[in-house]
Amino acid sequence: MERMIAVIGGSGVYDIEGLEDARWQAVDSPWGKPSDEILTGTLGGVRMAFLPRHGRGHVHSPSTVPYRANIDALKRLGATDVVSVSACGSFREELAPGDFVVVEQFIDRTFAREKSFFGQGCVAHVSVAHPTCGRLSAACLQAARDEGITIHQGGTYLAMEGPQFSTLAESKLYRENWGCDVIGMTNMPEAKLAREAELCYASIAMVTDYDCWHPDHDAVEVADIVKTLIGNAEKARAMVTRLPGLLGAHKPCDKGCDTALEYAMITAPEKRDPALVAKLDAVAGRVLNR
Ligand SMILES: CSC[C@H]1O[C@H](OP(=O)(O)O)[C@H](O)[C@@H]1O
Ligand SMILES: Nc1ncnc2[nH]cnc12
Repeated sequence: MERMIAVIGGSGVYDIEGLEDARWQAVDSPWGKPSDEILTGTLGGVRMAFLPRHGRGHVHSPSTVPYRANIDALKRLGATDVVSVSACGSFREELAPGDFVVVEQFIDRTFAREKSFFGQGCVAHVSVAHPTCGRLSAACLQAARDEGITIHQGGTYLAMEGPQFSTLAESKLYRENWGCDVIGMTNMPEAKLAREAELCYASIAMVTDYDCWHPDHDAVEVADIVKTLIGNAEKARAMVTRLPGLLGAHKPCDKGCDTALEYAMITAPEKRDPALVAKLDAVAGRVLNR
């Protein structure tokens, strides 16, 4: 298998630069239309794909991003590694606007999204105890450091439904009682779906604001976020271009991301719904067709 690094760009990151043979291509998915066409090309001899999560022009809200179609389309294209770069609010004084955080854990508070490829007629339960890939995350950390970006290792990302920002009571709850470090609206169910699709997933959260808990900062405003986003997006692009050199040729994941479905299927083969099994060709073909 050949490595393909896919980047999902969040708010403010609608393209990446420097790809050879770059072209935007439409990818069909049985799970619906992805957020946009996918930019493909190569970088340092490694295949790359880029998908703007909200679409070019920021068309999809966090609740309407077609998460399943996006992950399926990337897997269908041949992606092996998925790196999310996302805007986030910070719950810690030391995670300042402009800083990056390598997310390690999530608390999923989203409720209005399709969260699994599996269901009636083909049930599977994967582990998301460790929802991010340690090896891919380490490469992102190194890539950012090599670019001189201030990046913090490890953090818990609270995924909220949005689109409104949090109330002060929620912000304090997440920060003081739940021990969260950053907050955003999109990494769930994306990370869970990537695990179901046996893709390595890393999330780089780019701090844009202090949410509303901080006594010395005003409540969040999109206009302020956008100002910070522009600088963050430049840094994210630079970080991404270092990944091919750091990751090199494809190897089986030593953390087991690429075998997540090995023991996950529970529906008896004769009871499986053929229509759902057909839709799962890219995501779960490895285990369903053997
Ligand atoms: C524009 S601020 C709120 C918006 O930005 C983040 O998006 P993404 O995670 O795709 O960078 C946040 O999750 C909200 O969707
Ligand atoms: N404070 C915040 N809350 C949720 N999502 C965000 N994205 C950027 N800043 C955010």
